Amino acid sequence: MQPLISIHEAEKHLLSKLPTMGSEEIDADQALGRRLAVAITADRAIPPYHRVMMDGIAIAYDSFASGLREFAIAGTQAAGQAPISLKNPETCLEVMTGAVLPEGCDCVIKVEDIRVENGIAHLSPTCPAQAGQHIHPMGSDSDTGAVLVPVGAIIGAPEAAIAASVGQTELSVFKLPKILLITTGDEVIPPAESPQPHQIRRSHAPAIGASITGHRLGCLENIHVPDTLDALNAALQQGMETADLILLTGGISMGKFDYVAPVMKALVGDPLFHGIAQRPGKPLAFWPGETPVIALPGNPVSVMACMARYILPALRNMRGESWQPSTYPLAKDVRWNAPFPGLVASQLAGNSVHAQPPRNSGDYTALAGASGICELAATSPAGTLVHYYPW
Ligand SMILES: Nc1nc2c(c(=O)[nH]1)N[C@H]1C(S)=C(S)[C@@H](COP(=O)(O)OP(=O)(O)OC[C@H]3O[C@@H](n4cnc5c(N)ncnc54)[C@H](O)[C@@H]3O)O[C@H]1N2
Ligand code: MOO
Repeated sequence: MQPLISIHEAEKHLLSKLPTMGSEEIDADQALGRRLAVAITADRAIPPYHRVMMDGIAIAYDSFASGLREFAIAGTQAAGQAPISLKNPETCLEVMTGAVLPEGCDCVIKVEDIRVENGIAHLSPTCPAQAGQHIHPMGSDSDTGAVLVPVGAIIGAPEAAIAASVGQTELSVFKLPKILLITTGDEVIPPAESPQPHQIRRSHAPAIGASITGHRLGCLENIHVPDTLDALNAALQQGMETADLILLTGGISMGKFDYVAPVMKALVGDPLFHGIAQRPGKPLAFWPGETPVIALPGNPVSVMACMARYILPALRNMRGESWQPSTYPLAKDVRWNAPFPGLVASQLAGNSVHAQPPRNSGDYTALAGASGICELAATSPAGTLVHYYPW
């Protein structure tokens, strides 16, 4: 390891050295969670016609104003039909929600406010009416060409609806980095296998996958390598040819079989940093370059803390987003006796942060229910404002 740097310095290095991704066109129905690279604009006025907002009748308001309360029904305007017109302003037309307002009409009366007898609509004595009533005027929401969803928006349900409404079946979004996750370790076996007493099941790939894929921040491939120089070297070389970013877990501390730092040194040289004054996650290392490589300490709590504090913000930065953590008060006192600042597993609930510190960085079962981490400098009383990083 190298002399420890601060959390802030490590973050600055990562954010400044990772590349920004370009953009690509994808099917709009694949764009959920992706960051928009070209704005979605209105292809015509919205609404594109005076839209009837209630089922009822459409009248000429002047007739109502001059005292008329009985209107012969001269026709029906259904949604999806080209507009018909009101020839005689002392009659009315039946209209349906979503229909074009018939020409010659400027007021809609709800069906609840009329009684129809023998083809005549009788308005109730208390029937409200005014010019423009229950009409959604053409162009009142947006002009043609107006930006409806700006560059940088994350596509969710409303944005998907807006894109469809203007005929954008394809959207331009920032590319997802291809991430190769290299997990390491002889003791960790696939989850579906039965471990020997000296083995455990691998859990990093599902955790990291859930975090990255859940936020639509990257396209993740995982390979697992045993603790040998050759296997690690081959995996890294392969990743350097195909990936935009390599993440590793484990093998980055001081053990005899911790090969990540020596193999990387032989391949590309010294890391920009190796060691952060923090707990957990102290041995995190970073090699910038054409294919940046980030080595996460193998302890499961360290992996998740480093994902929340560094990797997810860095991936957001790679899609051009200037993401900042939100600040919340601590729900309860948190004791923190470590010599370094803490990245403490926490649950965000009721607008405050409920810290749930694990017993040590191998205590992954203590993470259940946690939604991210908060950053603490020292023991802190309830109410202290802390930065919260979701995973
Ligand atoms: N002499 C020192 N020893 C250690 C130091 C130190 O400064 N001096 N740092 C400690 C800290 S802090 C950490 S964190 C760990 C990090 O070690 P590594 O990155 O080398 O990780 P490993 O030793 O490979 O694994 C640690 C732990 O995590 C388990 N593990 C690994 N991969 C997986 C996986 N895919 N799924 C589930 N669990 C996994 C592994 O079995 C180990 O128990 O080093 C300390 N040592
Ligand atoms: O820094 Mo390590 O991640 O404490 O266990």
